[in-house]
Amino acid sequence: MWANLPRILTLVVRGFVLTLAVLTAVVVIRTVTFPSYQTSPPECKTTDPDFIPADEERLARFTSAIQFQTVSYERGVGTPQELAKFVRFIQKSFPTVHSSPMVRRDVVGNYSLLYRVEGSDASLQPYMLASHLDVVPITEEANWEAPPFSGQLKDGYIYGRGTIDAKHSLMGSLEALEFLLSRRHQPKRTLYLAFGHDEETGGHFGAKVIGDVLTQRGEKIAFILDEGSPVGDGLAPGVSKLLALVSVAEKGFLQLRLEVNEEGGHASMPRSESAIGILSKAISKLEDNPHPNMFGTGPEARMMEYVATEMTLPYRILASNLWLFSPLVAWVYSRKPQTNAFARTTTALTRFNAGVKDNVISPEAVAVIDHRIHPMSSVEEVMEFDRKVINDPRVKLNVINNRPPSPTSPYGKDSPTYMMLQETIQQIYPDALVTPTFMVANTDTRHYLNLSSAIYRFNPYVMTPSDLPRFHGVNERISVQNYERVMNFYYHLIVNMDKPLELKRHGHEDEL
Ligand SMILES: CCCCCCCCCCCCCCCCCC(=O)N[C@@H](Cc1ccccc1)C(=O)O
Ligand SMILES: [Zn+2]
Ligand SMILES: [Zn+2]
Repeated sequence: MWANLPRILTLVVRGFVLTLAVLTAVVVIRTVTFPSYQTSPPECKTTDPDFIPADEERLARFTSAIQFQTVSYERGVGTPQELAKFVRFIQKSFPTVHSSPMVRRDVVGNYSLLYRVEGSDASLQPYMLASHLDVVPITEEANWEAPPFSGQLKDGYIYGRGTIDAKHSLMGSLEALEFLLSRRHQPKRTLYLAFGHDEETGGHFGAKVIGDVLTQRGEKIAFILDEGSPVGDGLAPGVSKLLALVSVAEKGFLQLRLEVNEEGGHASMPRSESAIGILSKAISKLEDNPHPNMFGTGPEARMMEYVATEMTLPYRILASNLWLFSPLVAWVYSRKPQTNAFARTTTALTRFNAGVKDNVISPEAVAVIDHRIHPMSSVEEVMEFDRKVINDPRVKLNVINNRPPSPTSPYGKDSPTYMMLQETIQQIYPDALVTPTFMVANTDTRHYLNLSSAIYRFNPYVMTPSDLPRFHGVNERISVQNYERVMNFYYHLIVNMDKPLELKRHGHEDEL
């Protein structure tokens, strides 16, 4: 046996070196032969006479839109008077849209707006552009560089609540339609504009009712575009070009109220555990035990494939060889909040309330957890995981609200609507890569799921990592250049939707 040891060791080392050589060869071959999913951009049209400039008049309209304080606070608790004023402002600001015989406008659920622009070809299925009228409240007014409801123009940026979420797309799509109709252009394909008034609190009285109205009309929609992921500048690791993130799916969510009820009493005679202590332990267990990293099991893996050939070198090798490096990429993604959100179901502690007085032991402690569920997980799985982690029957888990992850809309060369969207993005951003992805937050589209199987979520403006906290945060703003891109994106989209949408498969073409 001992005499054979050198021989055995040599064989083991040889086997190891051979395996390493084969793996390296496979990795190199896959890296250099990995297919490109990017298509060359169509001719850029931003210089043609159809260009919509962000001139003084349009910027003034946008500024005014920001000044309406259309805040949604809680489900069913909003700002009805501001909404009513904003609706009147919209009517006055887009006279051609509101007087055109081609346009029917319905006010739905008191404040939400549903426009139908009649196309000349009734055989074509309509499509829909969606946004919302409401905004989230302000928390730290003092820290804003310009007042949050001023719409002030400062150093090339328009400041205020709603500038990126989502009055830009509401006003931008109306500007595009006004521009188009004032040129006496009738679209071929019927177009809906749908603007809910309570998206920020779940859309139960706005988008939900719009969805119901369209369902009752028996409407089937070829394609829906709502607010969503942006054109990232430095957002994705290893991608130095602009990356247009088209969300073809959306995470689910589960909002839980955690409650502990224990005996309260005088602070001079505390028991060993209190309601506050028990709940704090449960919460810290949840923060210390994140949901499993699922990177590579859902649409996020396709996102890597779409950009693999365009990535900087170490990332290019990793992305072309997810079969081997998936765990390493999963780890890289888990290190930053904005990428971690793509890797797993997230856990956010959003409320924590207990106690009424300094010398009273509170008998009750309550917390709210907001989970965003990875597309490959489910509401039940998340609930089960939390129960196991908390492992304490004194902590009651009550569901406030939940939604499963959305279905995935078609994408890639087999999907004419996705390709049309990609082409439109490239008209505005000729150098950008375009990739399917999923939304880490939620949109009104959850109320439109039975209207269309092609639902996309995309914001046609550029965002850097430092812009992300502006969503629902302090100093929300949009650059004038980005607002101009938004208007022109919608304009090109409406024009492009009049071209035939052909499904080129199996040697025949189907018109949608
Ligand atoms: C690998 C690439 C990394 C790139 C990172 C890119 C991150 C981009 C994130 C952009 C997020 C933009 C979100 C915009 C829309 C937000 C809409 C919204 O706030 N919706 C509410 C809806 C809601 C849900 C549940 C109850 C009430 C309301 C939300 O909280 O999701
Ligand atoms: Zn929004
Ligand atoms: Zn929002």
